[in-house]
Amino acid sequence: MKYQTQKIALAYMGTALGLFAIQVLMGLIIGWIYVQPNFLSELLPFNIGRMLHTNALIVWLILGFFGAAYFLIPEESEREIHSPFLAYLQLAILVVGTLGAVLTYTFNLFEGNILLGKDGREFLEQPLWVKGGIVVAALIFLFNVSMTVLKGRKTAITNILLLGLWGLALLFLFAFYNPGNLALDKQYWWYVVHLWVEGVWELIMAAILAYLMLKLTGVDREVVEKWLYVIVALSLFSGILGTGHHYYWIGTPGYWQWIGSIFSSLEVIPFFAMMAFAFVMVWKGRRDHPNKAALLWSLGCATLAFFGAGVWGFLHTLHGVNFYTHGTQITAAHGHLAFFGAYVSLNLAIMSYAFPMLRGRDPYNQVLNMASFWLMSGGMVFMTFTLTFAGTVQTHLQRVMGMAYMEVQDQLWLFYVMRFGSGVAVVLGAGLFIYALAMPRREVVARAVAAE
Ligand code: HEM
Ligand code: HEM
Ligand SMILES: [Fe+2]
Repeated sequence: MKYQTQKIALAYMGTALGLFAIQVLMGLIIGWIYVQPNFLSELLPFNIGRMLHTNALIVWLILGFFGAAYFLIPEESEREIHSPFLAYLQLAILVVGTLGAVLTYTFNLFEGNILLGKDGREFLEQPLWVKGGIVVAALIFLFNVSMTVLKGRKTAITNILLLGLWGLALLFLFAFYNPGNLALDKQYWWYVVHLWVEGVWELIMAAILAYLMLKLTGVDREVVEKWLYVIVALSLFSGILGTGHHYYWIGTPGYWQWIGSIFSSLEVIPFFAMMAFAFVMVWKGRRDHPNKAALLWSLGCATLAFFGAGVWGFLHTLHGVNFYTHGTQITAAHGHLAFFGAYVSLNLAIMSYAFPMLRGRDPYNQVLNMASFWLMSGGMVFMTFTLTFAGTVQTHLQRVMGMAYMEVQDQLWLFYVMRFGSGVAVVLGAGLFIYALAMPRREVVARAVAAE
């Protein structure tokens, strides 16, 4: 670690990992409700558990991005973070907001109150005051890192990362716009939900992957930068109009069916380019970096993102197909592998790289970390398959044969049992990952004891 303020990243990444644990545990609970529908129906109804699962996911991923930024920006811009105090203040605001949201959801506080109660829109359920806190925290962050970058060395990596993070914060402002007309509400809702994961978050992903490739493979910066610009251009070219793949059935004009189908099909290309980029860098690179686990997560990220977002996204993105699959388990299959491949793995990759340095612990539990990669990724891939089969059966019975929703759900029970099983593997993998980063290596401990 070259710069003292990189330490800020530790607080962000640690908090993110705590929420990650809560997120997957909550997944397990709602996954069990699918198997045994009355489970916890009084204490923690499905809708509340689902909200905690998806919101914890989004919040920890963003905390991870902030952590990654605080870690890599000092190195890239060759100076300390402008204000460590503001960085910790920002984290405190986010933690208070998160706790507020969790308490409001769990106990269903202030129901119907516009300022204090929860907002009913998926992913954006946070009470208004929490949304306000998020904006304040984002402004503090943007000020802090932009000041650092402006005063220091400017690189393509920091420029793209900042562009992505500015985009993330500005697009979140659409969460405040909630028109009464349902079609309009949905139209703007997707500005946040789609333009995040299929727009500006891709820039963050490309920048962090580029940084990891630079460090882990020792390829020339000019080569990394050329790829980076191409990937960013491809992402924005396809992803912005690709929003149309959510406008097929919400009451928007018919031309969206064509715009959405064509441009969202093109969205596969940047994800393919990111995978090609990662493998070509490893192939061309001369450096044999000792942190193999960070490399494994980076390659896994690029590959699973291509399959989860690219292949599983394309599967249901043409309007002729989406007419049948819309809102079925096919969507859930895609949502899980896309989020896991692209953004969960990305965070775990940069954490695997940064943690040993931040904690001054090299070598660390690298083999356990790699085992956690296979356990977690294997679990998520299996889950994706079970949900895809469930979705195929569901689409046929419900949308082609016209069977009733609940009748079809009875037919899917076995798939939900298997989904739960794969979820157990994911949770064990997550626990192993956290253990591998948080605990010192056995041999190191043994040597220290022997030396006493
Ligand atoms: C990392 C990038 C991506 C992530 C994290 C992601 C995640 C998601 C999630 C969570 C949903 C469900 C939203 C909801 O209705 O609540 C969704 C829907 C959808 N995604 Fe993606 N996605 C990504 C990329 C893509 C790509 C590249 C494509 C197309 C090639 C795509 C096609 C779709 C389609 C068509 C739907 C609507 C499904 C329906 O009608 O029910 N996604 N995505
Ligand atoms: C890091 C891993 C995980 C990620 C990234 C993730 C992501 C998501 C996302 C994005 C959704 C919303 C899906 C949509 O709208 O289509 C969701 C819902 C859900 N997840 Fe996960 N999840 C993860 C782990 C788990 C685990 C371990 C389980 C346990 C079985 C699980 C069970 C569920 C269930 C039951 C739902 C609700 C689906 C529905 O409403 O039908 N998830 N998850
Ligand atoms: Fe989308």
